[in-house]
Amino acid sequence: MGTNRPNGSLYTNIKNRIATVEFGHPASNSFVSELLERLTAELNKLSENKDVSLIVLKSEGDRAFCAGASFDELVAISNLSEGKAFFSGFANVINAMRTCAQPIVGRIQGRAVGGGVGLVAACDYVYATEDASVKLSELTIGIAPLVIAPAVERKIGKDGLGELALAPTEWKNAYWSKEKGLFSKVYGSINEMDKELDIFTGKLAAYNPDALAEMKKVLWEGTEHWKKLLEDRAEMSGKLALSPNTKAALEKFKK
Ligand SMILES: CC(C)(COP(=O)([O-])OP(=O)([O-])OC[C@H]1O[C@@H](n2cnc3c(N)ncnc32)[C@H](O)[C@@H]1OP(=O)([O-])[O-])[C@@H](O)C(=O)NCCC(=O)NCCSC(=O)C[C@@](C)(O)CC(=O)[O-]
Repeated sequence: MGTNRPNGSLYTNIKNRIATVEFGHPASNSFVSELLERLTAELNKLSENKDVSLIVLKSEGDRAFCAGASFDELVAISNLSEGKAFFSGFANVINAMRTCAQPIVGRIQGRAVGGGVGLVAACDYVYATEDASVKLSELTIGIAPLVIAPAVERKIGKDGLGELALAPTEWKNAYWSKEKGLFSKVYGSINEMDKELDIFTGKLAAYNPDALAEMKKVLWEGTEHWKKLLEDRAEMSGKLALSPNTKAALEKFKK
């Protein structure tokens, strides 16, 4: 059973030097601002924890991994500063994943959309199931995947980013993501994935933590300018979210 809390849930369990961070939201694990803030704070805290070698990022349930930005919050944006603040939540999470001292392994049990694809792309290694299709739906709601674009592009290149972003109604299956480099491994079921993930993370967490931390830095070399870049993108997305197109597209989600 997933959480029914409107602001979502976030739990961390630390065992054998592996921190497993699980987020959840009743609306298909979408992100409201508060949950984005909590995830950012948690990753920043874990980054300082010398007893943690590795982070596993997962979400609740056996359906969608993440539905991206909360439509309820998107539709409520009424000015530029609210828009920038909301999308900065995604910028901050991606920057926290990028700068976090430990490698992050993603556990993707189902579909990921919009900002959810950004989170997957910001993981350092990704375990997924065959149900983990991805889609960048942003154009259909009058915005664009601007904040998450650098993370997605870093994994699958500009062409892959274009293939996703310019076909916003098209799901790409898990094998497409594997071929492009978004996923590292794909399994037929959640059980199978979890079994292999346990073995993989157990081995990884036993290696020299300093070596893992140095490798993490190397993997993200060249992204030092992302703090400002993603903040600028958050402002651009915030501006787009004010457009009549977005308001009209999201009207049906108004509660
Ligand atoms: C995720 C699946 C595949 C699950 O598909 P499913 O498992 O079949 O579930 P569902 O579609 O029945 O959804 C379950 C419930 O979650 C709700 N729901 C679903 N998504 C959201 C959402 N985002 N915000 C708020 N509510 C959402 C949905 O409306 C429904 O509510 P109910 O009818 O039960 O009351 C499907 O629900 C889906 O495709 N959702 C649309 C997700 C989407 O388009 N997200 C894009 C968000 S925009 C974004 O992230 C912008 C960003 C950050 O990238 C911008 C940038 O980078 O600059």
